[in-house]
Amino acid sequence: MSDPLELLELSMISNGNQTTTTAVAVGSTESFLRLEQVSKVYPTRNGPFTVLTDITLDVQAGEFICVIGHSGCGKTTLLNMISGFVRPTTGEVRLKGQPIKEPGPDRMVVFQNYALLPWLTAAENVYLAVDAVWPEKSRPQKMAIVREHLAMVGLAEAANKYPAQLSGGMKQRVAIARALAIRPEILILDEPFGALDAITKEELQEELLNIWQEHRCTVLMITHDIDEALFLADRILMMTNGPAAKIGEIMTIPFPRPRDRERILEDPTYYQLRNDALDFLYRRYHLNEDGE
Ligand SMILES: Nc1ncnc2c1ncn2[C@@H]1O[C@H](COP(=O)(O)OP(=O)(O)OP(=O)(O)O)[C@@H](O)[C@H]1O
Repeated sequence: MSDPLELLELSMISNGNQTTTTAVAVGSTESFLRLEQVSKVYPTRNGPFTVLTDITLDVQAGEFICVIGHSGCGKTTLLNMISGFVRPTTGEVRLKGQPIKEPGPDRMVVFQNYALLPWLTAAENVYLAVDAVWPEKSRPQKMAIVREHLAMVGLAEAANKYPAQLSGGMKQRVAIARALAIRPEILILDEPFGALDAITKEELQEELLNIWQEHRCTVLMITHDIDEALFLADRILMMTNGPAAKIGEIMTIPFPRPRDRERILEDPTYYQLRNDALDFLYRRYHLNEDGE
């Protein structure tokens, strides 16, 4: 068998004053991210509880994937196995051919509740992450990265504000800036806009798409909002109900990029896809009032 290192090629991606070195599999058929026959079983007082079963998925570098499914079906568990917070019970999750065994700075997570440190300003929250990943950089270099990423999410003016002085949308922008500042290869978003009002949510969706378009990291995002998934995603994973949930269907979203919300809303395909997703969730995998 050939040495896996022989299959790796180093590619230098230069972006302003930052250069990232990425190992790319050459001549390998393995996709960027692969989940192979993954299951997750939690031990509980009532015996083993199978959350997910038989999950096989290939994700290409730079793809934008949304995950939808009823509450409790295992969406967070699925993404936690990619972030490395949770290990699969069986099967394997591989990033560029290497098994994911723990969290790492190549995979950043943004949560619904922002998870900012309240005693630090917006800039300090971002700085903390930058400092953890690049301790060898000088303070001015790290501050430049912080400023660049706060500006990217439109928060240059709010750098010295504390989380309590920021709106929900602004806090989520800081959390996104913090995640992107360390240049992850995969951005994992767990219902990031779920707590925001409709207008802020649409603004942030558009900002996220612009940033993704520019940086082309791979995005995996959980959402309960079908319209959000249709606007953002290349593919939508539709999960069946738990226990033992699976990927029921994968919907490919054909709208060209950059996406224009108004044009999408005029496209009859949008309503067809929307109806298909609603049919999947509310007819084929309907949850009754007991959540079963
Ligand atoms: N550590 C654990 N031990 C036992 N059961 C767990 C554990 N973590 C999650 N679960 C269970 O696994 C199931 C899936 O949880 P998960 O949070 O992944 O679902 P979800 O689809 O993200 O839900 P929601 O949409 O409500 O956030 C739930 O029934 C949950 O109670």
